[in-house]
Amino acid sequence: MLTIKGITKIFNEGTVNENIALSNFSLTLEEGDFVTVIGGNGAGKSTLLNCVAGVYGVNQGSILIGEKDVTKLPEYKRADVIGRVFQDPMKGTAADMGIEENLALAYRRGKIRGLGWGISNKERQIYKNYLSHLDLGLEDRLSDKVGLLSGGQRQALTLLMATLKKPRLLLLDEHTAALDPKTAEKVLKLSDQFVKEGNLTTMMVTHNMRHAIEHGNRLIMMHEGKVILDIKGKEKKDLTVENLLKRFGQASGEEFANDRALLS
Ligand SMILES: Nc1ncnc2c1ncn2[C@@H]1O[C@H](COP(=O)(O)OP(=O)(O)OP(=O)(O)O)[C@@H](O)[C@H]1O
Repeated sequence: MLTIKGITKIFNEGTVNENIALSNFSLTLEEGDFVTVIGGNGAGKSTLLNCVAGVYGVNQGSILIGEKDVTKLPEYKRADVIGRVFQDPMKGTAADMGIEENLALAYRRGKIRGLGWGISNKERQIYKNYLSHLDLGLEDRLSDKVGLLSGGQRQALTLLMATLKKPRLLLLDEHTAALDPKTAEKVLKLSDQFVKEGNLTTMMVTHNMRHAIEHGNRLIMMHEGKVILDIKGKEKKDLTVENLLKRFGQASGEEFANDRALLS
């Protein structure tokens, strides 16, 4: 479903600030794979998601979604097959628009532009039904502005919007990092549910090692723009944070350095 072949991303190439963020990076995900991505400070996790989403072009290598080579496609042309949820709950939804209007934008993606035709009662019913899955009472607040919602409610709504049209690829970019622990667990549970129901191919960057171990069917650890650990199946289920840190040390020859990971 996702084939990343030998991509290299260099920032400020040819200057004193040259920085190789991804170095001949390869990864293949099968349909329905849910991979968690962890790594130390500056390992290249965000750059990887940005390259896959088309925010950044790559210097070398190729990216295929399904059979389609998207390497040269700009972000907006990949957007119809990619759903993305960011760390910042303010991104991904329009604060000044109502909950139902936000959902309508996501629901009509790729069909008609804008909301010129209003929202029919039939559509409203569909949105209520979707929202009831979040179990946050939002189905009774359809016309409330999204800006009134809490960070967790907003992130749950963003998640729903990102998965509504069954994207071929779901990118979760530290999407629970700004939430309190209880809300983060709730949004993670919803993420698992949506991924499972839609059999969505998913990449989740997290700085929380426990989350990386407990979610998904595969875990990769990055270091200096490369994959240094790739753990699947039973081996992943048996992982502990302690064991993961030890394996990082063995694979990289360094101590794990990610301030946020070690604090969480
Ligand atoms: N827009 C940019 N311009 C220049 N350098 C960048 C840019 N974005 C990232 N980098 C550099 O690329 C490297 C990888 O950064 P990236 O943000 O992908 O790491 P990360 O694994 O997400 O780190 P963290 O966990 O600290 O957020 C770092 O050295 C970073 O300074």
